[in-house]
Amino acid sequence: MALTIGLTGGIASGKSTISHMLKEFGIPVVDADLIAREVVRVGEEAYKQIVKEFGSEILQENGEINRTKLGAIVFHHEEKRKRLNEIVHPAVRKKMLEQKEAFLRNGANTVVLDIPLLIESQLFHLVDKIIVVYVDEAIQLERLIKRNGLAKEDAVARIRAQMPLSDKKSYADAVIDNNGTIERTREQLLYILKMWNVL
Ligand SMILES: CC(C)(COP(=O)(O)OP(=O)(O)OC[C@H]1O[C@@H](n2cnc3c(N)ncnc32)[C@H](O)[C@@H]1O)[C@@H](O)C(=O)NCCC(=O)NCCS
Ligand SMILES: Nc1ncnc2c1ncn2[C@@H]1O[C@H](COP(=O)(O)OP(=O)(O)OP(=O)(O)O)[C@@H](O)[C@H]1O
Repeated sequence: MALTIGLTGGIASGKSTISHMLKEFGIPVVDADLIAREVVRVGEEAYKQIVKEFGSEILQENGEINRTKLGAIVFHHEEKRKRLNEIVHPAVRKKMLEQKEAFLRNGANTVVLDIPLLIESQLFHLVDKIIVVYVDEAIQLERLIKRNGLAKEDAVARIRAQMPLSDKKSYADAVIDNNGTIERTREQLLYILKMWNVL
């Protein structure tokens, strides 16, 4: 029986870092953030709905969505964020499942779905096991500010748009503590994969 692992956590908690390690181990990863970018390309159905909902002010000159502008709106207004989610998430889910099926058809025994909002969106039925990547909020904030060059208040707004990581832990089959070094994180990942007979 194939195993589907949900990889989740908070913004800048280290999911991409762990996805990268999983790929190095030869385990396929379906990336919800990447798909969420694909389904809002110019001309796609979700793109049209976003322009209708948020207006052409959120577009760049070349017609693409200005993600900084849209982010500034939705991470400060819950209702608008919900509306964006309603537009984008169904298309993301459909494509994620298509990619997962393609990996299984090609012989994969394990597929990882990297979904930041797995728990908020209650997508438990899509996965067999859940890994939560945990960091303390101070470190999360520091890494987010550094990586995205955000002002502190914008970084805090992004973190607040998600369920606190301390709450997410209780939904996990395994937790990776990513407060320490990358090497320490890799060791924890290996331990979990061996425990689940993936490696
Ligand atoms: C608001 C947008 C335009 C901001 O784009 P930007 O390039 O700045 O960020 P990016 O897409 O790389 O997301 C970075 C992280 O933000 C967090 N995040 C993104 N969208 C959301 C959301 N709707 N609610 C809470 N957190 C979110 C996730 O942790 C994600 O990993 C973009 O995130 C978006 O379209 N979001 C809606 C789709 C979505 O929910 N994506 C997340 C996974 S499906
Ligand atoms: N153990 C670590 N030590 C130091 N820096 C780290 C560690 N893990 C991740 N980082 C850095 O923290 C930032 C966030 O990590 P990463 O991009 O993996 O998080 P993410 O959960 O995928 O974020 P997002 O949800 O925003 O896509 C990156 O700049 C990454 O290089």
